[in-house]
Amino acid sequence: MDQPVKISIDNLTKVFYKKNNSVTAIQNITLNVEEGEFVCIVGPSGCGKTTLLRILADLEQPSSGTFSIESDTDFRPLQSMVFQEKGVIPWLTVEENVAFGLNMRHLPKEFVRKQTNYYLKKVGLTKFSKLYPKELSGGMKQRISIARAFANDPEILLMDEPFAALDEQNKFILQEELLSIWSETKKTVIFITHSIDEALLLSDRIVLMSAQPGEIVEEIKVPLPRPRTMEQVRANLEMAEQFIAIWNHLQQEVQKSRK
Ligand SMILES: Nc1ncnc2c1ncn2[C@@H]1O[C@H](COP(=O)(O)OP(=O)(O)OP(=O)(O)O)[C@@H](O)[C@H]1O
Repeated sequence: MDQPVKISIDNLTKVFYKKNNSVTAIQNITLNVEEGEFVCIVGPSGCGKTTLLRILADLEQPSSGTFSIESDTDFRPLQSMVFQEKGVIPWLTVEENVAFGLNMRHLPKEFVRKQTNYYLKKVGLTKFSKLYPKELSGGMKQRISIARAFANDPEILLMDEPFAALDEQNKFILQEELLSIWSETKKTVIFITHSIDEALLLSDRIVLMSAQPGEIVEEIKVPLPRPRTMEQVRANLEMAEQFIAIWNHLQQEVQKSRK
């Protein structure tokens, strides 16, 4: 791709201190993500993926190392995050949830309305806009989170297993919706997943992490041209080989972490 670097991560390490011991969640993570690139991070449970994302979201301080997110305007927020669950505010309607970040920035009402309606439509929630989250399915709630994240128009998007709690069918639909919005906006995305299929479908590049302490052990460029569908990912021989290589890596790391 050879786009300018958007996210620059330099030697990040995070150690959590508990009473009598400490856990090194991530160790010496160095990674550059290009403008408009979609990077998936895959690694065994507990290898520090969420910790890395929380540091990039400024929700956690690193023990050492630095990172930077390129921005040439003060207008946009640096990052928006989409979580696996509980990303919606229960006492706000669907449209108020989507507009939340924009309203927090006191943007003009007409702009907020247009931006909110645009992304509600993109995720198919227009006719549910006046409902409250408790009236919606899990897939619809994740659509709200995705619409809100894109409506915020941040410099980068950080997504922590946003589809992990969904059934297969909903997952496929939301993955394709996400790809469609992303290809329009060309946001820089870091996306955590346990699903190899999902990583192969979504990513320009897959970053594989080791078992704890999480280090980057390999980076895989996904060669399948876009637009992609899950059918293409499943039918492509090269993708099948990549799947097995990543699967083997994960198996080895899980074994290591159990020793
Ligand atoms: N606030 C915290 N205090 C203490 N330890 C923590 C804290 N947050 C994370 N850890 C520890 O850091 C390690 C990495 O956790 P993290 O949630 O980042 O991993 P993960 O790769 O996202 O896991 P999973 O794939 O299971 O979601 C774990 O051992 C976890 O117990």
